[in-house]
Amino acid sequence: MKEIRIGILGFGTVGAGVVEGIQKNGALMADRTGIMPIVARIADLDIETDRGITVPDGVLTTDAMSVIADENVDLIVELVGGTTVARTFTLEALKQGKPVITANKALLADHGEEIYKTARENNIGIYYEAAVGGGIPILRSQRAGLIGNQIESIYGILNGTCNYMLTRMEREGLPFDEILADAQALGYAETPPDLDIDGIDTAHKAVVLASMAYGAPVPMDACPTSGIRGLSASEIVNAADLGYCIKLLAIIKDNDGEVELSVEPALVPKEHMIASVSDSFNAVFVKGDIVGDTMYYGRGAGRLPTGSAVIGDIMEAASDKLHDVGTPVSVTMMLQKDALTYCSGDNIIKRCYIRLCLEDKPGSMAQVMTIFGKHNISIASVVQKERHESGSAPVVILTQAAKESDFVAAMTEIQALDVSTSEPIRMRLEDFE
Ligand SMILES: NC(=O)C1=CN([C@@H]2O[C@H](COP(=O)(O)OP(=O)(O)OC[C@H]3O[C@@H](n4cnc5c(N)ncnc54)[C@H](O)[C@@H]3O)[C@@H](O)[C@H]2O)C=CC1
Ligand SMILES: N[C@@H](CC=O)C(=O)O
Ligand code: NA
Repeated sequence: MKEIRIGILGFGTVGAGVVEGIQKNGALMADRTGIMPIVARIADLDIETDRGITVPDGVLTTDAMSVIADENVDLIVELVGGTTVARTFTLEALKQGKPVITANKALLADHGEEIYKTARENNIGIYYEAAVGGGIPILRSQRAGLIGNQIESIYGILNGTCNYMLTRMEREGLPFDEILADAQALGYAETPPDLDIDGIDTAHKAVVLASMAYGAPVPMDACPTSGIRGLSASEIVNAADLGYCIKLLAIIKDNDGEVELSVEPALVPKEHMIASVSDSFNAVFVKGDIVGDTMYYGRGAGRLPTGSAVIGDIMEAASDKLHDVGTPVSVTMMLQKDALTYCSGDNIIKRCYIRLCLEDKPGSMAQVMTIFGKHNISIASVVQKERHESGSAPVVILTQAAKESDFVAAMTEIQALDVSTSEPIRMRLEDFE
């Protein structure tokens, strides 16, 4: 039986989940692979807090660098989070020839190119399954099971916190802040949770998925991002009345060689499988040119689900190291090209949900419709709600597919109309066709 001696940096939610998982199933992993995982060292700035599991004396330290340098540690698991010390620890471990496993999507999104290149230069691996979709083996599916496919599109619910919050807002109509506090207590949310609710965490994951799908580092500014902050209960009710629910989606598509990439709240049909993905669950739909449609579903956050993905990477890294694989596919796939080209407003075609507030008087709607017509936007349905005491009435419009640039121009003109009494709301309507 071979042994792999693991150094863990960060003994928080995920770090403790990894140790718990190895304590529970380490012998099973050894039976299956012939490699026994041993947690040799754990570094955390706080080694006093009870993490709910016991580790042998001498394993814990506050000094992460000493764990990286320890010659009895074969590989490093980076679970401190953030992009400063995590970057330093990761690069240092790679330079010392130690494979790195990380769950840190922010680190990969901001410094991925430097990290993958350092791994390649040192002929070593970096593994990051937990960074996207938590416990779902989505990256392993992409780089193994789907390796023979051109990726046509990926749609993902990638943030457990937002999906949990949207689910409870829809089901229980509870206030945003109260539900966010619950998501934090359950260990789903980032620190600070703004990363979740402003869509940035989803964008971190989307750029990692897009890099792997299309073979080059993707900068964060290539991913227009909006989150669920400020999403009102009335939008959720309006969507439900029309047969839709609202999900925070990552959208990644190949549009004739250009990559369409965004993170945005979108209306999805209630009968589509993605609408039934609730609570902290994540789901990823991948369409390949050979395989067709595939779907992956599971827990996107939390101690043990995320720990499961990290453990999977530990065992793969151990096997690669013992078999002297060198630079693995998880590195080479991200560095096939220098850069990608991205779609702009003229070649992004989509449907939209639009909610306006119009003065309830003759001609208001006609002015709006004239603007849509002028910008080649065809209307699928219009519902005017009861007018408010103020004399204006909410109007909910679903459009047919049109160019993003035409939507932008039309919305600017509509907002400037005298009859438009508050800022219009516009969201993507995604019917996956
Ligand atoms: N919590 C979750 O469900 C998921 C988290 N992740 C990612 O996993 C990583 C870890 O997340 P959590 O475990 O939730 O965070 P956490 O905040 O619970 O744990 C981080 C731990 O690192 C320690 N730490 C910070 N700086 C350190 C340093 N310089 N040296 C040693 N220890 C240090 C902290 O004291 C803390 O105990 C993050 O990158 C996060 O984005 C990824 C998927 C899911
Ligand atoms: N904060 C993230 C944690 C997992 O990546 C989430 O809510 O999904
Ligand atoms: Na994953």
